[in-house]
Amino acid sequence: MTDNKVVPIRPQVEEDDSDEVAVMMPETPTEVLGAAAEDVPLAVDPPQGHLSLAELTGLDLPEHRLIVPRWMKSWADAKAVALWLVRYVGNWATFHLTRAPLYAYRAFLRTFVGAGRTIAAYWAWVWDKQGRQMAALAHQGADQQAWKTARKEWSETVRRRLIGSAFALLGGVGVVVTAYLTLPPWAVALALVGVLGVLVKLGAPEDRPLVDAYYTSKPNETFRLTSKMVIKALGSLSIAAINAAIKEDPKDGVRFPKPITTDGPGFRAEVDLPHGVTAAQIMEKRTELASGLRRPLGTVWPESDPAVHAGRLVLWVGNQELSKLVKKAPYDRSGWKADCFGNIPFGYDQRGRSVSFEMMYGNLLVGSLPGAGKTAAIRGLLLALALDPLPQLRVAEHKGSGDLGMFEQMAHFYVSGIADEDIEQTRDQLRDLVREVGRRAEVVKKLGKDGLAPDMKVTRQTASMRNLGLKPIVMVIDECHEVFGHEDYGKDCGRLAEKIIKRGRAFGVILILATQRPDKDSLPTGVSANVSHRFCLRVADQVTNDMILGTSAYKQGIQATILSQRDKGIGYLKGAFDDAVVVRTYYSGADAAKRIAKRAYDARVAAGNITGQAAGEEVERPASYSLLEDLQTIFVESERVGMHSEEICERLRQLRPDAYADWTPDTLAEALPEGMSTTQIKIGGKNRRGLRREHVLAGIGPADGVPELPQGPDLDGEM
Ligand SMILES: Nc1ncnc2c1ncn2[C@@H]1O[C@H](COP(=O)(O)OP(=O)(O)OP(=O)(O)O)[C@@H](O)[C@H]1O
Repeated sequence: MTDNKVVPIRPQVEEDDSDEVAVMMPETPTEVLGAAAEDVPLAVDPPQGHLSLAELTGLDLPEHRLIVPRWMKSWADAKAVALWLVRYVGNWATFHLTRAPLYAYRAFLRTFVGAGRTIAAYWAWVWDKQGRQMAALAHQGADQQAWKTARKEWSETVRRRLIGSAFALLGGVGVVVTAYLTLPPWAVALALVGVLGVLVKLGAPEDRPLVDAYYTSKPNETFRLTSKMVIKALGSLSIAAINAAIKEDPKDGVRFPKPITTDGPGFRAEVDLPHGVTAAQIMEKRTELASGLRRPLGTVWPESDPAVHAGRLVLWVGNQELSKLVKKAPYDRSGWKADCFGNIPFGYDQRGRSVSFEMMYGNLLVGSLPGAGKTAAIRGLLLALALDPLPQLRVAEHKGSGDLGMFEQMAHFYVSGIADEDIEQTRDQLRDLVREVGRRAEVVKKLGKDGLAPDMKVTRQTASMRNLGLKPIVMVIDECHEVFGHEDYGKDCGRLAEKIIKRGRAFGVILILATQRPDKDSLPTGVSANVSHRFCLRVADQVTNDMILGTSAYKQGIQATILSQRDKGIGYLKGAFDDAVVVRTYYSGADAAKRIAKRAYDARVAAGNITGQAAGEEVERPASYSLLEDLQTIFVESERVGMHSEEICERLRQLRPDAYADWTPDTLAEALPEGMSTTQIKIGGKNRRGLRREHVLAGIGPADGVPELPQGPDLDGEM
């Protein structure tokens, strides 16, 4: 406890019923102690292993051990231990078996060395090396008498030993021959192995054992986060207010409102920064913080807790980097089923906790530098969603790599490529979706009146009623900058996508967009500003970071710029939860993805939910007509000054029955060209939304410079 920081605190045990994001403090005597006495000083630093009596009392007492090991109390733990043992022994045996020939070769050589060393030692004994040396010394001292005595003794000894050796040799040979003739072969073999074993042992170099050392892995990390480390690291960030506070009060300049605890595979420290310093300031300096802590960058994750105050820092420091933590996607398990209206698994956080979120009432924008893991991220989401047979999938992959090719078999629409006609197809789909959103708005309005659409939203219940045509539609556009930045279709696509993003989600129509070029020209601000969910993998600069994660994200410390090339699939997810979270996406390699997609396809076939292109139907290509021209036609032909939207739809239907078959006033409002919008018009005493002739002929909206006609008498008249 030498470096433990002690502050008066009242620890709170966090309550969180979600096991996905809950951060529970371990139940240690520290908590019990803290809960009992409000202002009792409490150790902030985590105990090393179990909290010992010595730590509690401050006395130098021996550590206690658990009476019953933890694995003996839990079946799951016992199973885990048994499994580990089996794996360990299996690995150990395989390791040594593969090296057995090498061991045999080493033993063979060592037998000779051992035999040589034995003979040499024996020979030295027979020739009484010591006696000879004494005789030599006496000779050097010119003491004739002593020399004579020593020499005599030496020759006597050698003579005795030679005779003894001769007898021993004879006796030895006799014993060996008798044993060979009388003992069973196994005993002879055993004796031989024993002798060889002794020779191998005697022939071994001191620093090289016969068998190689076996390690299961890198030795366990001995890292332990302490308050001293945290204070030192914070003090190295060149933040004047922190340095001043630490200087003034080295112990309490930085306060720890809760003890540092182990939290998953790492440590969690909560810190109250000095007044005026925000957690965001620390998050901005994550790299320096990691250096101050002497930890790899990928293990250091500072977060804020704005619910408490802006100066509350939650610092989590892991045992290993997130880029080394690999977890299998839950949907890669046969039998796993999705509910597209529920939480969709996306990945896992630094602590290895799974991160899933509700996709259905939101739109997602994914952005990063090339190769950081965008396609993999959306592929994972789409795989999970596809395992629910209900949603219709539309896939526009404008990289042209076929990375999302496994969805072609079940997608209502699928295109892969960057040719103009590929982009045009995507534009047509967006048009179709805008029209579909308008139609659904009417259906949901009616359902709302019947009490079937609470919150005026499509629900699983209404989406499952086939006659309503409200099945969720998920459209993915990978490399969407190819679409929005297209010379001919870009502007139109941006406008259409914005409409879908703004209105579609409540009606079960959502977009998932991925781009490696999130600049103004390639990603219209109307799109980037209105998406609800954002996932930003590694990016190069602050501007790109904020284009994807939203204005000021960088300033708030949500900085995907700090991610390195090794951090594949790791990014900040914003919008799914109150705070942005770090996520590493689930990654299924090409084969696994194909396997999962096949399962999704089979489920869809069984549910009779293969439609559109996948069912061999022709892609619906809207006829090449212009709504504006059609509107101008009906106004010119009818010579009306103004018309309500209902009448306009009716006249449009008469003009082009196929194209406008199910158009409603909402569809019309959605589909109007940019700059045009419906306005209140009084006709026949009824005040409703509609269009005025002069606006239509000019192709502009009411606010675009054409003076409003006086409201006065209604417009129910021809010109
Ligand atoms: N979650 C992940 N875990 C492990 N590796 C991943 C993960 N996500 C992506 N990768 C690796 O990164 C590589 C690139 O991923 P991906 O193709 O998704 O990147 P991208 O951002 O879409 O690239 P581009 O911009 O060129 O289209 C993948 O081939 C894979 O090896």
